[in-house]
Amino acid sequence: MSKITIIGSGNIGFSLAKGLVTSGQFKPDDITLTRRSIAALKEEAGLGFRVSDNNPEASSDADIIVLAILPQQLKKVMEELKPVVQPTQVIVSVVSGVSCADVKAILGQDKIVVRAMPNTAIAIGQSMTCIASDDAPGEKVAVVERLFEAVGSVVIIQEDLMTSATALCACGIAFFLRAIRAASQGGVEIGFHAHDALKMAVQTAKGAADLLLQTQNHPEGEIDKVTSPKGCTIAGLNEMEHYGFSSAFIKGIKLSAKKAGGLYND
Ligand SMILES: NC(=O)C1=CN([C@@H]2O[C@H](COP(=O)(O)OP(=O)(O)OC[C@H]3O[C@@H](n4cnc5c(N)ncnc54)[C@H](OP(=O)(O)O)[C@@H]3O)[C@@H](O)[C@H]2O)C=CC1
Ligand SMILES: O=C(O)[C@@H]1CCC=N1
Repeated sequence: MSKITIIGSGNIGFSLAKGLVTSGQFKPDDITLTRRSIAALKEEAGLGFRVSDNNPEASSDADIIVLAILPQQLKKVMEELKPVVQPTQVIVSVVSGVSCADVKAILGQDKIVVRAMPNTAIAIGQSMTCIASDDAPGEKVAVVERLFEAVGSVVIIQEDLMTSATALCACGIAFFLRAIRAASQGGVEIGFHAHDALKMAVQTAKGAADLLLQTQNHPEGEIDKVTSPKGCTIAGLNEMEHYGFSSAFIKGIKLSAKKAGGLYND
């Protein structure tokens, strides 16, 4: 069993840790989580994870080091790690807008760096994770691929598409969550209590996603099956489009991708 150290046990770092344990791939004891203060790691320690406020010490014997701090916090952390990181260790960066070359520029050209862009559904093994490396595909990328396959789906992409993957998949989960929230609010307006409306919206969204996953059909093909002629679905859909539904989604994704690319030097 490998040892993994997650530098920055915040929203995505801790979600990854939880997902890896739930998958059975790691025991809490195999995972070290760091933050700047040990007191902030009380919940994690209570679950059996190793915790540390000392990044170099926590990383020295890890097989895999995951960088999960904010882009603006990364340079300082990499300077701390530089003296201890070895070419045998795999460095996985989930940090948005920071290239493998940026990481190697500080940690050293001989280091193995793989970028991964998961989303928070990783905590329940349902992430969509994109992976990229500037090295030729090899055993180390395969190690990272297997790591993330245990906690969701994986697509290997070219590194220059990583900021696009950030917007579509990592930010994307928030966009779909907001869409579900909006549907539930609509449900309340037409007569349901909030709790029931949310449950109905969530299961309807899950059904839509599963339909596409299981049939591999195009969304418009499935939409055509719902829109009875002169019916209420097409009336609602067209009203949403008149108010810019698809356009708003596309514009949001484009702006997120633009922003994701510039976070390192923000
Ligand atoms: N949230 C998401 O869904 C996703 C985020 N990402 C990327 O992951 C990274 C983290 O994002 P997110 O989890 O949202 O951010 P958070 O702020 O939730 O997590 C960052 C964590 O890093 C810790 N931290 C900060 N400085 C240090 C340090 N010097 N040493 C150790 N730990 C430190 C913080 O804790 P403390 O302040 O207590 O030290 C905090 O817990 C970002 O680069 C983001 O782009 C990628 C995909 C999805
Ligand atoms: O909002 C952010 O910047 C991070 C990156 C992707 C998801 N959360």
